[in-house]
Amino acid sequence: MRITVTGAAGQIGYALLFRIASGAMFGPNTPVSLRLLELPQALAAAEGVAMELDDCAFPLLRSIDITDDAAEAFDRSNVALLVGSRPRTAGMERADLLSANGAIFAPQGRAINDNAADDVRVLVVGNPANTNALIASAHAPDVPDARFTAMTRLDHNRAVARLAKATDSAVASISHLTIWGNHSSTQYPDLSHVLVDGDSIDVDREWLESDYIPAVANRGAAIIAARGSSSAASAANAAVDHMHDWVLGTAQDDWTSAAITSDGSYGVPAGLISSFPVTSTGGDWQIVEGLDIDEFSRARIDASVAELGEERAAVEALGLL
Ligand SMILES: NC(=O)C1=CN([C@@H]2O[C@H](COP(=O)(O)OP(=O)(O)OC[C@H]3O[C@@H](n4cnc5c(N)ncnc54)[C@H](O)[C@@H]3O)[C@@H](O)[C@H]2O)C=CC1
Ligand SMILES: O=C([O-])CC(=O)C(=O)O
Repeated sequence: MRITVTGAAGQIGYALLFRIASGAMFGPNTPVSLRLLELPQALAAAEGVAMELDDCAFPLLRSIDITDDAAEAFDRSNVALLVGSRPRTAGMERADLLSANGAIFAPQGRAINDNAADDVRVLVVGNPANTNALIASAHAPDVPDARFTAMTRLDHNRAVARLAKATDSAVASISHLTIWGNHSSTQYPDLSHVLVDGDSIDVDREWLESDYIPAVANRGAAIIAARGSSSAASAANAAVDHMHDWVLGTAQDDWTSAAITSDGSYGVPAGLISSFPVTSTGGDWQIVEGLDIDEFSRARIDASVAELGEERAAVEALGLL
């Protein structure tokens, strides 16, 4: 498996590369070759990470290549993990952020289009993840839209863990939870179909609205406040989970959450990259269809999807689509 990681010398890269090389992403029987794409000024740091990877003597790790050239980095890639991005800094307007990221994700989309393997699967982690994925996909016309995804698995895992605590149950006993919409504070963690140990639960509306939903949606900010920098190990873990389930399949009798290109399901405009309840079989994500969406959920989904629509309009206006 040829795996390209962008932003490889960053915080998430440092947590992610060792998990991939150890076999956590694709299992103990799949050798991996890593390609690290970095900015010129971070190539030396990437070399240092590669030295440490060597020093782990991972049996599955076949090679490590480091480059600042996207065409080289995505050459015959089966998996592209787009982590490096331009974070929002104080005083930056959304248009500035989207434009700075357009300058990263448009060329990377083209480089994937022109160089990656036919089966390439792309996960965008760098924020704003959904819209960065949309930009990359738009610049890769020969790669099916279904191969471009954005990460909401960290939100999903956060939501599962918080519900497990709230219900005093084991993480493994929670199933059928969904993150809808954008990987932003408008995301909607939906408990309406959740089962705990196979049983549906009564959810207190006041707790849901004033505690649970805001806590999950703002967990990234809480981690930044506590740690002084953003979630890295948990983000890397979520990327491992996302790619593992996409390629090897989701657990039976459950679903997970991933941001994938909408086919119009659940009233999400076709073409937006939005989080849905999904399963994966045969290496393809499928949206779980036919769930009842009550009025409360409808309003929350619509609000997050409206934000995605605004981001799409903004990048269209910037000529990035
Ligand atoms: N979707 C999600 O759930 C989450 C997303 N994130 C996002 O992930 C991104 C990365 O986070 P960290 O690793 O903590 O940031 P970081 O700042 O530690 O590392 C980013 C790395 O990307 C590199 N980079 C920037 N532009 C690049 C380009 N054009 N090509 C290649 N490399 C490039 C930088 O040199 C840097 O080494 C951020 O946008 C962050 O907001 C973080 C946590 C969760
Ligand atoms: O909030 C941030 O900047 C990082 C992020 O995406 C998260 O932790 O969910």
